[in-house]
Amino acid sequence: MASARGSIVRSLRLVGQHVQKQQSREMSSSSGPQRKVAVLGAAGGIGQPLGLLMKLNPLVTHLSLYDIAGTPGVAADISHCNTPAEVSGYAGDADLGKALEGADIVIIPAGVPRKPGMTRDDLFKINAGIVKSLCAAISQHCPEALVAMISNPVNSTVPIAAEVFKKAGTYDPRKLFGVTTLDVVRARTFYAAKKGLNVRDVDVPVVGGHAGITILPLFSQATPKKSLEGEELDALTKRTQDGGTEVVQAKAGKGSATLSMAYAGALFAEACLKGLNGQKGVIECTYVQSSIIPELPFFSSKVRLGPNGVEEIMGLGQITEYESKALEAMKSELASSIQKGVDFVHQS
Ligand SMILES: NC(=O)C1=CN([C@@H]2O[C@H](COP(=O)(O)OP(=O)(O)OC[C@H]3O[C@@H](n4cnc5c(N)ncnc54)[C@H](O)[C@@H]3O)[C@@H](O)[C@H]2O)C=CC1
Ligand SMILES: O=C([O-])CC(=O)C(=O)O
Repeated sequence: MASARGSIVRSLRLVGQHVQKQQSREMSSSSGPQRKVAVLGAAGGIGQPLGLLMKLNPLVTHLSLYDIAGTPGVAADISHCNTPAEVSGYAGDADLGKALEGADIVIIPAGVPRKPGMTRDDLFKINAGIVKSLCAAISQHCPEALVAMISNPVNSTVPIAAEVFKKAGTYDPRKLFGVTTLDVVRARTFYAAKKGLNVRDVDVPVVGGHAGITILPLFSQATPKKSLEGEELDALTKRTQDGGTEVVQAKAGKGSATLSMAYAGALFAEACLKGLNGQKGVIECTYVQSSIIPELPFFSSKVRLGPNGVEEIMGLGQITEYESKALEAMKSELASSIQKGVDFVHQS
């Protein structure tokens, strides 16, 4: 009895803490800047949980959910959550302009996902056209927005976006990002589990691109630092590179990572919002126009985010011989994926 009462008291205390946190979040949201976040592909496997997570984010004041169909239902559903962000749903081409108007950040998880046996590049045929038309609309309706690209193959869809923006005269390389946060999320999770660390304390930079060997976790720079070498290092590197395929196979034809991607996308969008709002010291790994590897015009590395998007692209730091070899090995694949994206815009 006494212990039952104790647990009820503990539960009530937790509810009280939750309400207090919610109130302080609402206060910070009503006193902070107005921020509109648009999600394109919002009725999909990633789009729905990502929309929900953005609705819970106190830095978001307006959430705009766009898809070719199904978004009014998703928006109605999410809008009932008692957090301050206003929610609107838009479906179909005719509504795309309204969905984008005034957006500070546009997150794009629109497009088809992989099935077992496919590579991310196999999605190019369909997703390249989708991304191209959405980016044309962005240059028309919210040319100043930060654009966070989730649609695969990210190694090519980001160069596609850049070329579309260049053609429209709206390209600002500081504002275009390939979302590679899921690679970081996975590297942190796998490293923490292997080394018996609290995952909340762990960080692992991941550089390169977002497909197979182009994903390079820099475990030599992981914190807290633990020894990792030989077969153990190989296995953890490979598991991070193949994390997407692990989920595709487990889902057995029902798509690819959606929930962990929504989580990762929400982390990245929050970092962008903090940067926009002038918070200092916001650093994320992301795939951006970069000159740190001269032959790779787009490359993921740590970048510092600020009010205009990318404020600083950080170098690779000290890398090991193992990592340097892996970097060499990815170069030709990443360079040709980038070129494929560029060519698509100029040839279509
Ligand atoms: N960057 C990353 O780390 C990750 C990327 N992805 C990629 O994200 C993309 C989406 O994956 P899921 O959400 O699982 O797919 P999904 O098929 O569940 O959802 C995609 C949504 O996009 C919508 N869509 C299609 N054409 C559109 C257009 N022109 N405008 C607006 N919306 C449009 C569809 O109606 C659908 O609701 C895939 O390309 C997938 O490979 C997935 C996981 C991780
Ligand atoms: O593997 C896929 O197709 C989806 C993806 O990009 C990931 O989960 O990292």
